[in-house]
Amino acid sequence: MAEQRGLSRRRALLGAAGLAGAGAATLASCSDDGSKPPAGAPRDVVAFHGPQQAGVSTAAQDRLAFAAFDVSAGVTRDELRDLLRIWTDAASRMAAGEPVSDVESAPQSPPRDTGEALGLSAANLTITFGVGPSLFDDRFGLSARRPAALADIPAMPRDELEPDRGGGDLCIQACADDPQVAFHAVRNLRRLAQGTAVLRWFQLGFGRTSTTSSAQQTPRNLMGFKDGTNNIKREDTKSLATHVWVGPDTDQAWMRGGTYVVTRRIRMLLEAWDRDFLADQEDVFGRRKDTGAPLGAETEFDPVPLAAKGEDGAQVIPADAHIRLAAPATNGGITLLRRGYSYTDGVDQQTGQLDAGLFFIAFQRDPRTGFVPVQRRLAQSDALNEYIRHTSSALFAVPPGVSATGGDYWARGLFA
Ligand SMILES: C=CC1=C(C)c2cc3[nH]c(cc4nc(cc5[nH]c(cc1n2)c(C)c5CCC(=O)O)C(CCC(=O)O)=C4C)c(C)c3C=C
Ligand SMILES: [Fe+2]
Repeated sequence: MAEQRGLSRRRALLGAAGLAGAGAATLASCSDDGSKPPAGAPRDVVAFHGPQQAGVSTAAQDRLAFAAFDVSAGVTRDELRDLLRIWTDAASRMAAGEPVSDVESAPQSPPRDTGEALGLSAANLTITFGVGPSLFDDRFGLSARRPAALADIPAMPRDELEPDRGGGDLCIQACADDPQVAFHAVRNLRRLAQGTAVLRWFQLGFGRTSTTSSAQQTPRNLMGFKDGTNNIKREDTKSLATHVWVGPDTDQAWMRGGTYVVTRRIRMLLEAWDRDFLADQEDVFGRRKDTGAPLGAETEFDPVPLAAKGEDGAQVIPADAHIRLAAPATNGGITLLRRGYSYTDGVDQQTGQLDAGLFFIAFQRDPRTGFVPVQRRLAQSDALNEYIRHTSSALFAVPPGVSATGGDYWARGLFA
């Protein structure tokens, strides 16, 4: 079928009624952490609308589908804005557990929703949207709107980045407790973008590697260690305000209340790791493998005894241990909200080894004073470096949340 470009085609995919905005009333009564909806609210639904986008400080779900898009050549600023309106409407519907359109499909045209999530619950789906530095070139007249914080992540020592897996004009992070629900969200947004934006890269993740709520148990990463212990929790609104949400001091008002996300695909050299002795593995992280307790402490959430020394006078937490080099206490207070996922993309055909690791995701109010200095330090001397390779990098500005009223849409302020 010849591809028709532009809004009229996407309106046809959605159906006119599908543009009306979904489930706002239902969602308005719903808790935004996906764990304790008020009585009578639909189960497994995380509120889409609100001052901040869901999928940042809301409870981390089990599955990830993360996609980056490039806007197609010749697309105008108005067409880009139309896409964001349509995406926002479709995302709000899917987050409510509804199909992308409530218009019945006609037998002689493609179904309006691809269908694989029909009958499934919303599975706490969150869909989070961001814009990359490349969107602010000369194509859309947005260059004066680029926040200083949206500066490309500089090259780091040891980087082995694959350009096709990084960067992008736009991003969609879909997280859910059902992989099919997360996949369905990205697939349908990609479909609605036909003629306006193309997929640049796509990463699936399984198994969260963080906790973002104190109600959650700490999960384990593919190296077998508890991951996410010392993360910002959503209950700690003071830390979120200080370290994650963009404040009034921003140079771009449209980003106030938003945040910035850095993604890194970090491959783990699991065959080498699995041959390493337990004591060495624990020295690499500075924590016990079984309990997650810091070395020199008793239980997982004990304070990390960075100053402790053994009888031999050596530091109990080694100088090159990951948690020493990443800790806010040794980085001038820099604190990230980590929300990453384990991934596997099968076998590396060149080596026959597993292509698996951590799809690292971190939110912060300014990457120049967040991820960048911490990663620079880790890249220089982290003991973990022997067992990992950074293979992709991307940065996106995540605008504030969308209001349920007034025809609001993702990044509306960017076009004001
Ligand atoms: C630039 C930031 C970070 C990268 C990149 C990173 C990669 C990475 N981390 C683990 C596993 C663990 N990380 C842990 C703690 C931890 N990591 C970072 C930052 C980066 N990690 C921070 C800020 C912290 C918290 C430090 C602290 O305050 O104590 C832990 C310990 C448990 C925890 O607190 O979460 C583990 C385990 C891997 C496997 C990895 C790359 C593949
Ligand atoms: Fe880490």
